[in-house]
Amino acid sequence: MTPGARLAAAAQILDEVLAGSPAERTLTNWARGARYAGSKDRAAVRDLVYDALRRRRSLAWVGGAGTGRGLLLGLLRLAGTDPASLMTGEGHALPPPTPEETGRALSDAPEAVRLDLPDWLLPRFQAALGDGLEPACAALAARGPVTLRANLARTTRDEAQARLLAEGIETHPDPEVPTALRVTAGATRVAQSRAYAEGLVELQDASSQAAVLRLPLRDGDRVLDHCAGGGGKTLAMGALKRLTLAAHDADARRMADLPARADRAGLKVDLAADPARAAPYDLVLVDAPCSGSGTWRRGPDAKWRLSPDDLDRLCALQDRILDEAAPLVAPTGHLAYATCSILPEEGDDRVAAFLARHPGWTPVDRFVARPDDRGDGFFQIILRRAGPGR
Ligand SMILES: C[S@@+](CC[C@H](N)C(=O)[O-])C[C@H]1O[C@@H](n2cnc3c(N)ncnc32)[C@H](O)[C@@H]1O
Repeated sequence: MTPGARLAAAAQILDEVLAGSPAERTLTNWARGARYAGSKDRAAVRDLVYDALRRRRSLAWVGGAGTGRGLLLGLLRLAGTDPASLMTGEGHALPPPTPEETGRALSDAPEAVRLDLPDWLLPRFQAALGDGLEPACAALAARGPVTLRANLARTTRDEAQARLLAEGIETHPDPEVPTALRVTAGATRVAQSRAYAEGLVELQDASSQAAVLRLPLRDGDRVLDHCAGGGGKTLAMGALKRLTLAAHDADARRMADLPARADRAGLKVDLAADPARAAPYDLVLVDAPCSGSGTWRRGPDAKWRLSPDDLDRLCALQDRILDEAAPLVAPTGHLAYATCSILPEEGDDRVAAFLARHPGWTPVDRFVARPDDRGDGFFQIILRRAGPGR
Protein backbone atom coordinates (compact mmCIF):
# COMPACT_ATOMS: atom_id res chain seq x y z
CA MET A 1 0.00 0.00 0.00
CA THR A 2 1.19 3.52 -0.68
CA PRO A 3 1.41 5.94 2.26
CA GLY A 4 -1.65 7.71 0.80
CA ALA A 5 -3.61 4.45 0.65
CA ARG A 6 -2.71 3.65 4.26
CA LEU A 7 -3.99 7.08 5.23
CA ALA A 8 -7.25 6.45 3.35
CA ALA A 9 -7.71 3.10 5.11
CA ALA A 10 -7.05 4.74 8.49
CA ALA A 11 -9.62 7.48 7.72
CA GLN A 12 -12.27 4.89 6.94
CA ILE A 13 -11.51 2.87 10.10
CA LEU A 14 -11.50 6.01 12.22
CA ASP A 15 -14.93 7.01 10.90
CA GLU A 16 -16.30 3.65 12.04
CA VAL A 17 -14.67 4.00 15.46
CA LEU A 18 -15.96 7.56 15.81
CA ALA A 19 -19.44 6.22 15.06
CA GLY A 20 -19.13 3.85 18.03
CA SER A 21 -17.39 0.70 16.79
CA PRO A 22 -14.60 -0.57 19.11
CA ALA A 23 -11.16 0.29 17.67
CA GLU A 24 -9.58 -3.14 18.01
CA ARG A 25 -12.48 -4.99 16.41
CA THR A 26 -12.74 -2.45 13.58
CA LEU A 27 -9.04 -2.84 12.80
CA THR A 28 -9.32 -6.64 12.84
CA ASN A 29 -12.33 -6.57 10.50
CA TRP A 30 -10.52 -4.24 8.12
CA ALA A 31 -7.41 -6.43 8.09
CA ARG A 32 -9.52 -9.52 7.31
CA GLY A 33 -11.05 -7.83 4.31
CA ALA A 34 -7.83 -6.16 3.12
CA ARG A 35 -5.98 -9.11 1.58
CA TYR A 36 -3.72 -6.66 -0.28
CA ALA A 37 -2.38 -5.28 3.02
CA GLY A 38 0.90 -6.82 4.22
CA SER A 39 1.99 -6.94 7.85
CA LYS A 40 3.84 -3.61 7.53
CA ASP A 41 0.73 -2.00 6.04
CA ARG A 42 -1.45 -3.35 8.84
CA ALA A 43 0.97 -2.11 11.48
CA ALA A 44 1.19 1.34 9.83
CA VAL A 45 -2.59 1.69 9.56
CA ARG A 46 -2.99 0.57 13.15
CA ASP A 47 -0.43 3.15 14.32
CA LEU A 48 -2.24 5.89 12.39
CA VAL A 49 -5.60 4.93 13.93
CA TYR A 50 -4.27 4.76 17.49
CA ASP A 51 -2.14 7.91 17.12
CA ALA A 52 -5.25 9.76 15.93
CA LEU A 53 -7.52 8.41 18.67
CA ARG A 54 -5.13 9.30 21.48
CA ARG A 55 -5.14 12.94 20.35
CA ARG A 56 -8.65 13.07 19.00
CA ARG A 57 -9.57 16.52 20.31
CA SER A 58 -6.37 18.36 19.50
CA LEU A 59 -6.15 16.78 16.06
CA ALA A 60 -9.78 17.68 15.26
CA TRP A 61 -8.96 21.26 16.22
CA VAL A 62 -5.87 21.43 14.02
CA GLY A 63 -7.41 19.32 11.24
CA GLY A 64 -10.60 21.33 11.14
CA ALA A 65 -13.07 18.43 11.63
CA GLY A 66 -13.78 15.60 14.06
CA THR A 67 -13.95 13.04 11.22
CA GLY A 68 -11.35 10.40 10.40
CA ARG A 69 -10.09 12.63 7.61
CA GLY A 70 -10.02 15.68 9.89
CA LEU A 71 -8.02 13.86 12.56
CA LEU A 72 -5.49 12.67 10.01
CA LEU A 73 -5.16 16.17 8.56
CA GLY A 74 -4.37 17.33 12.10
CA LEU A 75 -1.90 14.48 12.64
CA LEU A 76 -0.01 15.34 9.44
CA ARG A 77 0.03 19.06 10.19
CA LEU A 78 1.36 18.57 13.73
CA ALA A 79 4.03 16.21 12.35
CA GLY A 80 5.11 18.95 9.90
CA THR A 81 3.98 16.97 6.84
CA ASP A 82 2.11 18.81 4.10
CA PRO A 83 -1.20 16.88 3.84
CA ALA A 84 -1.36 17.60 0.09
CA SER A 85 1.75 15.42 -0.38
CA LEU A 86 -0.20 12.32 0.76
CA MET A 87 -3.80 13.31 0.05
CA THR A 88 -3.29 13.53 -3.69
CA GLY A 89 -6.57 12.04 -4.89
CA GLU A 90 -4.59 9.63 -7.06
CA GLY A 91 -4.94 5.83 -6.87
CA HIS A 92 -6.34 4.94 -3.44
CA ALA A 93 -5.30 8.22 -1.81
CA LEU A 94 -7.78 10.61 -0.19
CA PRO A 95 -8.85 13.74 -2.14
CA PRO A 96 -6.59 16.77 -1.63
CA PRO A 97 -7.37 19.18 1.24
CA THR A 98 -9.86 21.91 0.34
CA PRO A 99 -9.45 25.61 1.25
CA GLU A 100 -12.16 25.10 3.93
CA GLU A 101 -10.07 22.45 5.70
CA THR A 102 -7.58 24.85 7.22
CA GLY A 103 -8.09 24.01 10.90
CA ARG A 104 -6.89 26.20 13.75
CA ALA A 105 -3.66 26.72 15.68
CA LEU A 106 -3.33 24.50 18.74
CA SER A 107 -2.10 27.46 20.79
CA ASP A 108 -5.63 29.00 20.43
CA ALA A 109 -7.34 25.86 21.74
CA PRO A 110 -9.03 25.57 25.17
CA GLU A 111 -7.06 23.64 27.78
CA ALA A 112 -9.10 20.42 27.57
CA VAL A 113 -8.54 20.37 23.79
CA ARG A 114 -4.79 20.94 24.12
CA LEU A 115 -4.58 18.23 26.78
CA ASP A 116 -6.80 15.84 24.81
CA LEU A 117 -9.33 15.35 27.57
CA PRO A 118 -13.13 15.37 27.57
CA ASP A 119 -14.35 18.62 29.23
CA TRP A 120 -15.90 16.86 32.23
CA LEU A 121 -12.64 15.13 33.10
CA LEU A 122 -10.43 18.23 33.05
CA PRO A 123 -11.29 19.45 36.57
CA ARG A 124 -10.91 15.92 37.94
CA PHE A 125 -7.52 15.52 36.30
CA GLN A 126 -6.47 18.98 37.53
CA ALA A 127 -7.42 18.08 41.09
CA ALA A 128 -5.74 14.68 40.90
CA LEU A 129 -2.52 15.65 39.14
CA GLY A 130 -1.77 19.29 40.04
CA ASP A 131 1.56 20.21 38.43
CA GLY A 132 1.70 16.75 36.89
CA LEU A 133 -1.33 17.43 34.69
CA GLU A 134 0.48 18.35 31.46
CA PRO A 135 3.11 15.57 31.57
CA ALA A 136 0.49 12.94 32.42
CA CYS A 137 -1.80 14.08 29.58
CA ALA A 138 1.17 14.19 27.19
CA ALA A 139 2.04 10.62 28.20
CA LEU A 140 -1.56 9.49 27.63
CA ALA A 141 -1.49 11.14 24.19
CA ALA A 142 1.66 9.28 23.11
CA ARG A 143 2.46 5.61 22.48
CA GLY A 144 3.16 3.59 25.61
CA PRO A 145 6.34 1.63 26.25
CA VAL A 146 6.45 -2.14 25.71
CA THR A 147 7.73 -3.68 28.93
CA LEU A 148 8.58 -7.24 29.88
CA ARG A 149 8.77 -8.83 33.29
CA ALA A 150 11.70 -11.17 33.84
CA ASN A 151 10.28 -14.30 35.48
CA LEU A 152 12.58 -14.58 38.48
CA ALA A 153 11.29 -18.08 39.16
CA ARG A 154 13.01 -19.14 35.93
CA THR A 155 15.85 -16.70 35.30
CA THR A 156 17.56 -13.47 36.31
CA ARG A 157 16.79 -10.20 34.60
CA ASP A 158 20.33 -10.06 33.11
CA GLU A 159 19.99 -13.55 31.70
CA ALA A 160 16.55 -12.77 30.26
CA GLN A 161 17.97 -9.64 28.67
CA ALA A 162 20.82 -11.61 27.06
CA ARG A 163 18.45 -14.30 25.77
CA LEU A 164 16.19 -11.65 24.23
CA LEU A 165 19.14 -9.88 22.64
CA ALA A 166 20.25 -13.16 21.02
CA GLU A 167 16.84 -13.17 19.32
CA GLY A 168 17.14 -9.57 18.14
CA ILE A 169 15.06 -8.01 20.93
CA GLU A 170 16.83 -5.12 22.60
CA THR A 171 15.78 -4.08 26.10
CA HIS A 172 16.70 -1.58 28.75
CA PRO A 173 16.51 -2.51 32.46
CA ASP A 174 14.18 -0.23 34.41
CA PRO A 175 16.31 1.64 36.97
CA GLU A 176 13.66 1.35 39.71
CA VAL A 177 11.75 -1.85 39.02
CA PRO A 178 14.15 -4.79 39.34
CA THR A 179 12.05 -7.19 37.23
CA ALA A 180 11.26 -4.80 34.35
CA LEU A 181 12.87 -4.69 30.90
CA ARG A 182 11.68 -1.97 28.54
CA VAL A 183 11.83 -3.11 24.92
CA THR A 184 13.78 -0.63 22.80
CA ALA A 185 13.93 -2.63 19.53
CA GLY A 186 12.27 -5.74 18.15
CA ALA A 187 9.01 -5.48 20.12
CA THR A 188 7.04 -7.27 17.39
CA ARG A 189 9.31 -10.34 17.79
CA VAL A 190 8.55 -10.86 21.50
CA ALA A 191 5.48 -13.10 21.15
CA GLN A 192 7.32 -15.45 18.75
CA SER A 193 10.58 -15.53 20.72
CA ARG A 194 11.92 -18.61 22.52
CA ALA A 195 12.54 -16.53 25.65
CA TYR A 196 8.80 -15.84 25.77
CA ALA A 197 7.77 -19.41 24.88
CA GLU A 198 10.01 -20.77 27.65
CA GLY A 199 8.43 -18.47 30.23
CA LEU A 200 11.51 -16.35 30.89
CA VAL A 201 9.54 -13.17 30.24
CA GLU A 202 5.94 -11.98 30.22
CA LEU A 203 4.49 -8.73 28.93
CA GLN A 204 3.65 -6.51 31.91
CA ASP A 205 3.75 -2.79 32.40
CA ALA A 206 6.47 -1.50 34.76
CA SER A 207 3.99 0.21 37.13
CA SER A 208 2.01 -2.97 37.48
CA GLN A 209 5.25 -4.87 38.20
CA ALA A 210 6.26 -2.27 40.77
CA ALA A 211 2.90 -2.64 42.52
CA VAL A 212 3.20 -6.44 42.73
CA LEU A 213 6.70 -6.13 44.20
CA ARG A 214 5.19 -4.21 47.12
CA LEU A 215 2.75 -6.96 48.10
CA PRO A 216 3.48 -8.65 51.44
CA LEU A 217 4.21 -12.15 50.09
CA ARG A 218 5.94 -14.95 52.01
CA ASP A 219 6.79 -18.49 50.98
CA GLY A 220 3.86 -20.73 51.82
CA ASP A 221 1.21 -17.97 51.68
CA ARG A 222 -2.25 -18.69 50.33
CA VAL A 223 -3.03 -15.96 47.84
CA LEU A 224 -6.21 -15.11 45.93
CA ASP A 225 -6.13 -12.93 42.82
CA HIS A 226 -9.80 -11.98 43.04
CA CYS A 227 -10.10 -10.13 39.70
CA ALA A 228 -7.52 -12.18 37.84
CA GLY A 229 -8.48 -11.51 34.21
CA GLY A 230 -5.66 -12.93 32.06
CA GLY A 231 -3.64 -13.49 35.23
CA GLY A 232 -0.84 -10.96 34.71
CA LYS A 233 -0.61 -10.26 38.42
CA THR A 234 -1.24 -13.87 39.48
CA LEU A 235 1.86 -14.89 37.52
CA ALA A 236 3.90 -11.93 38.75
CA MET A 237 3.13 -12.88 42.37
CA GLY A 238 3.91 -16.54 41.74
CA ALA A 239 7.32 -15.63 40.35
CA LEU A 240 8.33 -13.97 43.61
CA LYS A 241 7.57 -16.57 46.29
CA ARG A 242 6.38 -20.16 46.62
CA LEU A 243 2.67 -19.52 46.96
CA THR A 244 -0.58 -21.46 46.88
CA LEU A 245 -2.24 -19.42 44.15
CA ALA A 246 -5.94 -19.13 43.39
CA ALA A 247 -7.35 -16.99 40.59
CA HIS A 248 -10.94 -15.88 40.31
CA ASP A 249 -12.82 -13.65 37.87
CA ALA A 250 -16.55 -12.93 37.70
CA ASP A 251 -16.18 -13.60 33.97
CA ALA A 252 -14.35 -16.93 33.88
CA ARG A 253 -13.75 -16.57 30.12
CA ARG A 254 -11.26 -13.82 30.88
CA MET A 255 -9.05 -16.43 32.56
CA ALA A 256 -9.06 -18.69 29.47
CA ASP A 257 -5.35 -18.12 28.74
CA LEU A 258 -4.25 -18.38 32.35
CA PRO A 259 -3.57 -22.15 32.48
CA ALA A 260 -1.28 -21.96 29.42
CA ARG A 261 0.48 -18.88 30.75
CA ALA A 262 0.95 -20.53 34.16
CA ASP A 263 2.40 -23.64 32.47
CA ARG A 264 4.82 -21.51 30.52
CA ALA A 265 5.90 -19.76 33.72
CA GLY A 266 6.20 -23.08 35.61
CA LEU A 267 3.41 -22.19 38.07
CA LYS A 268 0.35 -23.94 39.40
CA VAL A 269 -2.75 -21.78 39.68
CA ASP A 270 -6.13 -22.98 40.90
CA LEU A 271 -8.98 -21.39 38.91
CA ALA A 272 -11.55 -20.75 41.63
CA ALA A 273 -15.18 -20.40 40.57
CA ASP A 274 -16.12 -19.86 44.22
CA PRO A 275 -13.08 -18.43 46.02
CA ALA A 276 -14.91 -18.47 49.38
CA ARG A 277 -14.61 -22.27 49.46
CA ALA A 278 -10.84 -22.15 49.94
CA ALA A 279 -10.85 -19.07 52.20
CA PRO A 280 -9.22 -17.67 54.23
CA TYR A 281 -6.23 -16.31 52.30
CA ASP A 282 -3.12 -14.55 53.58
CA LEU A 283 -3.47 -12.07 50.76
CA VAL A 284 -6.43 -11.17 48.57
CA LEU A 285 -5.61 -8.91 45.64
CA VAL A 286 -8.50 -6.93 44.14
CA ASP A 287 -7.25 -5.57 40.80
CA ALA A 288 -10.61 -4.00 40.18
CA PRO A 289 -12.36 -3.13 36.91
CA CYS A 290 -11.87 0.61 36.39
CA SER A 291 -11.93 3.42 33.85
CA GLY A 292 -8.38 2.49 32.84
CA SER A 293 -7.52 6.19 32.92
CA GLY A 294 -3.85 5.41 33.65
CA THR A 295 -3.62 3.28 30.51
CA TRP A 296 -5.71 5.23 28.02
CA ARG A 297 -2.81 5.46 25.58
CA ARG A 298 -3.21 1.70 25.04
CA GLY A 299 -6.98 1.80 24.48
CA PRO A 300 -7.64 5.42 23.63
CA ASP A 301 -11.26 5.08 22.55
CA ALA A 302 -12.10 4.41 26.23
CA LYS A 303 -10.99 7.96 27.10
CA TRP A 304 -13.67 9.43 24.87
CA ARG A 305 -16.39 6.90 25.75
CA LEU A 306 -16.28 7.16 29.55
CA SER A 307 -19.20 9.17 30.95
CA PRO A 308 -19.76 10.48 34.50
CA ASP A 309 -22.45 7.79 34.90
CA ASP A 310 -19.98 5.09 33.83
CA LEU A 311 -17.53 6.33 36.43
CA ASP A 312 -20.23 6.23 39.13
CA ARG A 313 -21.13 2.68 38.14
CA LEU A 314 -17.48 1.62 38.25
CA CYS A 315 -17.03 3.13 41.71
CA ALA A 316 -20.12 1.26 42.98
CA LEU A 317 -18.73 -1.98 41.51
CA GLN A 318 -15.33 -1.36 43.11
CA ASP A 319 -17.06 -0.91 46.50
CA ARG A 320 -19.02 -4.10 46.00
CA ILE A 321 -15.99 -6.18 45.03
CA LEU A 322 -14.04 -4.91 48.02
CA ASP A 323 -16.95 -5.86 50.29
CA GLU A 324 -16.96 -9.35 48.73
CA ALA A 325 -13.21 -9.77 49.05
CA ALA A 326 -12.60 -8.51 52.60
CA PRO A 327 -14.24 -11.48 54.40
CA LEU A 328 -11.97 -13.86 52.45
CA VAL A 329 -8.85 -12.51 54.19
CA ALA A 330 -7.39 -14.40 57.16
CA PRO A 331 -7.40 -12.55 60.53
CA THR A 332 -3.70 -11.69 60.16
CA GLY A 333 -3.82 -11.30 56.38
CA HIS A 334 -3.82 -8.43 53.90
CA LEU A 335 -6.23 -7.04 51.35
CA ALA A 336 -4.70 -5.18 48.39
CA TYR A 337 -6.83 -2.93 46.19
CA ALA A 338 -5.46 -1.82 42.84
CA THR A 339 -6.66 -0.03 39.71
CA CYS A 340 -4.93 1.23 36.58
CA SER A 341 -6.64 4.59 37.11
CA ILE A 342 -5.29 7.97 38.12
CA LEU A 343 -8.70 9.26 39.20
CA PRO A 344 -9.02 9.66 42.98
CA GLU A 345 -12.65 8.53 42.70
CA GLU A 346 -11.33 5.05 41.88
CA GLY A 347 -8.37 5.21 44.27
CA ASP A 348 -8.18 7.04 47.59
CA ASP A 349 -11.92 7.79 47.59
CA ARG A 350 -12.78 4.09 47.34
CA VAL A 351 -10.35 3.28 50.14
CA ALA A 352 -11.88 5.98 52.35
CA ALA A 353 -15.36 4.67 51.63
CA PHE A 354 -14.21 1.10 52.41
CA LEU A 355 -12.63 2.15 55.69
CA ALA A 356 -15.83 3.97 56.66
CA ARG A 357 -17.81 0.76 56.06
CA HIS A 358 -15.14 -1.53 57.58
CA PRO A 359 -13.46 0.19 60.52
CA GLY A 360 -11.49 -2.99 61.31
CA TRP A 361 -8.95 -2.31 58.54
CA THR A 362 -5.94 -0.06 58.33
CA PRO A 363 -3.75 0.96 55.32
CA VAL A 364 -0.13 -0.15 55.51
CA ASP A 365 1.19 0.80 52.05
CA ARG A 366 0.12 3.16 49.26
CA PHE A 367 1.59 3.24 45.75
CA VAL A 368 0.67 5.70 43.04
CA ALA A 369 2.22 5.90 39.57
CA ARG A 370 1.45 8.50 36.93
CA PRO A 371 1.69 7.66 33.27
CA ASP A 372 5.09 8.52 31.84
CA ASP A 373 7.63 7.07 29.43
CA ARG A 374 8.45 4.27 31.89
CA GLY A 375 5.03 3.01 32.84
CA ASP A 376 1.28 3.47 33.05
CA GLY A 377 -0.74 5.22 35.73
CA PHE A 378 -1.54 2.92 38.65
CA PHE A 379 -2.96 2.96 42.17
CA GLN A 380 -2.55 0.39 44.90
CA ILE A 381 -3.29 0.33 48.59
CA ILE A 382 -2.49 -2.52 50.96
CA LEU A 383 -4.76 -2.92 53.97
CA ARG A 384 -4.35 -5.07 57.03
CA ARG A 385 -6.90 -5.92 59.65
CA ALA A 386 -6.49 -3.53 62.55
CA GLY A 387 -5.11 -5.09 65.72
CA PRO A 388 -2.18 -7.50 66.04
CA GLY A 389 -1.01 -8.30 62.49
CA ARG A 390 2.13 -9.66 61.07
C1 LIG B 1 -8.46 -4.81 35.72
S1 LIG B 1 -9.09 -6.31 35.19
C2 LIG B 1 -7.95 -7.47 35.86
C3 LIG B 1 -6.61 -7.52 35.19
C4 LIG B 1 -5.70 -8.63 35.71
N1 LIG B 1 -5.61 -8.62 37.15
C5 LIG B 1 -4.30 -8.58 35.14
O1 LIG B 1 -3.36 -8.17 35.82
O2 LIG B 1 -4.16 -8.97 33.98
C6 LIG B 1 -10.49 -6.51 36.20
C7 LIG B 1 -11.19 -7.87 36.13
O3 LIG B 1 -12.20 -7.90 37.13
C8 LIG B 1 -13.24 -8.74 36.67
N2 LIG B 1 -14.44 -8.52 37.49
C9 LIG B 1 -15.47 -7.68 37.31
N3 LIG B 1 -16.37 -7.77 38.31
C10 LIG B 1 -15.89 -8.69 39.17
C11 LIG B 1 -16.35 -9.23 40.42
N4 LIG B 1 -17.49 -8.82 40.96
N5 LIG B 1 -15.60 -10.17 41.01
C12 LIG B 1 -14.44 -10.59 40.45
N6 LIG B 1 -13.95 -10.12 39.28
C13 LIG B 1 -14.66 -9.17 38.66
C14 LIG B 1 -13.36 -8.41 35.21
O4 LIG B 1 -13.97 -9.47 34.50
C15 LIG B 1 -11.91 -8.16 34.80
O5 LIG B 1 -11.33 -9.31 34.23
